Amino acid sequence: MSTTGTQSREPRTATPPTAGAAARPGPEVRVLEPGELRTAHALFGAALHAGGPVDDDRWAVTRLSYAPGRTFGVDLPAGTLAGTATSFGSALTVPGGARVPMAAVTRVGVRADRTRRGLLTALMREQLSDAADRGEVTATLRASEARIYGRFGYGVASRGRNLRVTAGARFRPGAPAAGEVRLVHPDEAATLLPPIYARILTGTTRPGPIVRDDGWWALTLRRPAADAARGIAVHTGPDGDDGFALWTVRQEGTDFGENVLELHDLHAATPQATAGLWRFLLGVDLLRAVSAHLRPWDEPVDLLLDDPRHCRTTGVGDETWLRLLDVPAALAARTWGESGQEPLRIRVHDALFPANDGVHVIGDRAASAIGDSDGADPAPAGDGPADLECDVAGLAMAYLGDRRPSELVASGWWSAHDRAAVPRADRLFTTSEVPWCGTFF
Ligand SMILES: CC(=O)SCCNC(=O)CCNC(=O)[C@H](O)C(C)(C)COP(=O)(O)OP(=O)(O)OC[C@H]1O[C@@H](n2cnc3c(N)ncnc32)[C@H](O)[C@@H]1OP(=O)(O)O
Repeated sequence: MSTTGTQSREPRTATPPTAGAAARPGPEVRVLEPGELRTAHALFGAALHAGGPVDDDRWAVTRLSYAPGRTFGVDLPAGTLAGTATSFGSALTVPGGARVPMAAVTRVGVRADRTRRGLLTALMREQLSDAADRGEVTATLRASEARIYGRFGYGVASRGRNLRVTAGARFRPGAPAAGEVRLVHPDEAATLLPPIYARILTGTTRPGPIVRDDGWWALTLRRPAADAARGIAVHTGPDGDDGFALWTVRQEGTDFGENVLELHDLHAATPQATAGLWRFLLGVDLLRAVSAHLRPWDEPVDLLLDDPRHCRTTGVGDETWLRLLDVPAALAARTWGESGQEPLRIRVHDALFPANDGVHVIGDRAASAIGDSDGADPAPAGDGPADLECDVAGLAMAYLGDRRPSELVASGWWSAHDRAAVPRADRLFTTSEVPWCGTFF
């Protein structure tokens, strides 16, 4: 249990640009009308080299994933769209299992002939302010490049590993073997998978998973092109359907059997369902391997196998980029490890949201003198000395438990004014499960 405190609370609105920037006329950001979303989508597709305009069938589904009133645009003087960014409302699971409102940021793009003129900066500022005004405590995204979003206060808060597992690899005799797996058609999956995912989300204690909205599911299961070479399987355990996997197959050679099953989505409520789904996938005929992108560090695929070397980690990568919009609310929402005798005082810098800027206090029940033990009415911490100091992106890197404060101090992301506070911070921020989201958007 924890208590958190913070100094003065101010309205959670992004600060205006710096004096120098304010002197220049900044790009004007506006909310796009529904009739403009297709153009915005084509702009994003072109910026990402992922194709431009989509056909009518595809747009009929894709438009469902644009949440009303949440797509921003910047125009050229002639009125042509030059940049865009959107988001949908979701919720992020934080350590301890609570979920906080979250903006799921996606489809950010600026026309190639208008980059490096501050369009993204204007879009991000507007989008973050809008999300904060909606009461969203966090924003998260997946970054196309690692150098884009740190300047807006985003930090990497979960990572994953890429796997390549030899098809047909034998399972250890002791590996879980209960339950049944069945193939399902995409139409059936559209009804089956959302409630299974919701059930898994409700039961999870892992930090990082998010709520998937209807638009996300529509885009995943209903777009026409996605039907090609697609497989979907559901696992059933003693309490009913408790896991699913979704994949495509690509050819790696010219002969039968030279195929790789690319796993796109696998969520399971129990270790038995995880093992059952992997057992099924690795047993599919005419495959060389199963490959998977950004799976959780602690998914025990190698531990299930008779020969663990059949499971190779082929890469690691950043998954969740997290922006804490309301630091006091975020700190109050998660649980903490034991601090020992003393609470921890962290000075956080946030150039965009002044209400986050200041000293925040994190303690456990033993430190109740710092504030209300439910965290409902934390005592102000004042502007006194801090044990540790970081910017809001650095805080995000530790918030879900991905990085230990000691790693962040050692690498210069955080500063330690009191060395003894570093192991205390490690104990406080630690989580029992590795953070991982598992939803791409
Ligand atoms: C969540 C998602 O959707 S991820 C997908 C993001 N989109 C893409 O990758 C598509 C291709 N890229 C683009 O569309 C654009 O280049 C964007 C959106 C990444 C950047 O847009 P821009 O309008 O050029 O950004 P802007 O001019 O506001 O740049 C702000 C600062 O970030 C820097 N920056 C912007 N993009 C990059 C980059 N890709 N790499 C390094 N630095 C960058 C700029 O140099 C600038 O720095 P400065 O303030 O020190 O001068």
